[in-house]
Amino acid sequence: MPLVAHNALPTFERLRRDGQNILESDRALQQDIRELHIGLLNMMPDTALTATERQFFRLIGQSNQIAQFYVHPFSLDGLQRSPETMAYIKRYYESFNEIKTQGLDALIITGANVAGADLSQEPFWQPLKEVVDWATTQVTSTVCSCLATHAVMQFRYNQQRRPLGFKRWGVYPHRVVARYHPLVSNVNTLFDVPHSRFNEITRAQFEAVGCHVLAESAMAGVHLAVSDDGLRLIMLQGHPEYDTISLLKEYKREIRRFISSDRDNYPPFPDHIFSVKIKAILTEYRERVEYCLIHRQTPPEFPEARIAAGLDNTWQDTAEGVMDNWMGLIYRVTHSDRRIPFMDGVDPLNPLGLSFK
Ligand SMILES: CC(C)(COP(=O)(O)OP(=O)(O)OC[C@H]1O[C@@H](n2cnc3c(N)ncnc32)[C@H](O)[C@@H]1OP(=O)(O)O)[C@@H](O)C(=O)NCCC(=O)NCCSC(=O)CCC(=O)O
Ligand SMILES: N[C@@H](CCO)C(=O)O
Repeated sequence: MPLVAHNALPTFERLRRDGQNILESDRALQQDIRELHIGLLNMMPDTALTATERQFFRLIGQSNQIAQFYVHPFSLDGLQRSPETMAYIKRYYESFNEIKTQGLDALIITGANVAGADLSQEPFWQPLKEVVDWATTQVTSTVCSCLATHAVMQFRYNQQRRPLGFKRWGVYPHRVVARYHPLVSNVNTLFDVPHSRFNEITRAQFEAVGCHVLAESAMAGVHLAVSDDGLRLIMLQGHPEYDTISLLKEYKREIRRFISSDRDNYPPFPDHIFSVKIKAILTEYRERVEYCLIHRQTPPEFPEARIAAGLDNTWQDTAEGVMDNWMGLIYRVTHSDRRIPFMDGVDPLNPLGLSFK
């Protein structure tokens, strides 16, 4: 929630220059107070569908304890789904048509698990494009996560993601590199974010099409970039929404795939999540698995609970801070009618009135 500059205290002007969200008192008096409506386009595979729902609902809900948020989940045709998941979506999710009719203030598009190299050959490509085309004219701001960022960079900006040749997998330190931007101006300048991907879009690719990089990692590359207008598209390559145990679940899945011969080699550790003690437990577990496979015995159960108890979460506070900033910025410029993206007087080409540095 913004500070109201209710008198001439110079601190207000100084804070504003530092990127703080400050409302003039006459503007505060006439602000139309209402709830915010956020769409969640969930493209995650069945196994991660409800976990992803929980992660984004939690991030939104914990970002601000005063504002009221309505989150509207929906999905797309063309994603591989079991009959059970299809029934779940039919029962609990809304349709894109309902969402379009009611309007949204904000939209979050999750990542997805995709095997093919060329995204434009995926069956969800056209429906996703339709959602993004609608959102970029009708929704105040859209967050794209991971694969959604790659897809949007391809169909809106003609920038293809590139295979890394390995999996960028773990929790990495990032720095805020655009401290003028109110999305990141007040969060820790150094913070962690999990990554889990085989592909990347580089800083040079974002900048070549006028996007602004706000946070990046020396090891993991760009995490957070925004479209040239500063707000319309927020593009993430990391997963700030991940649970403490999400990468552990992925690691366990890869071991499962190794045991069932769906992958050739035993998976490496994800970077920077396991302590020395946990690595020792996991190394011993690996030796037992390999022994069992050689001797045609059933491998032992993965010691998940024991490992999970020793994991730390070093990214959630900053993720909530950025989410709170996003909600506040949207609130400031969105129209009181949620079908209209901007209030009168807001410039859609630079809705936050930023002077980009
Ligand atoms: C790793 C798995 C397979 C784990 O799922 P499983 O069903 O096997 O889990 P499980 O061990 O049987 O445990 C089930 C319990 O764990 C919960 N659970 C499942 N996945 C979870 C997760 N990721 N984080 C937190 N909790 C999770 C379930 O809700 C359930 O809880 P309850 O029992 O309490 O209900 C899944 O999470 C998954 O598919 N993750 C992959 C996500 C993904 O594909 N990301 C790609 C996006 S990255 C991208 O966009 C690609 C870009 C690129 O390629 O470059
Ligand atoms: N942007 C509106 C709030 C949403 O209705 C205002 O500042 O009055």
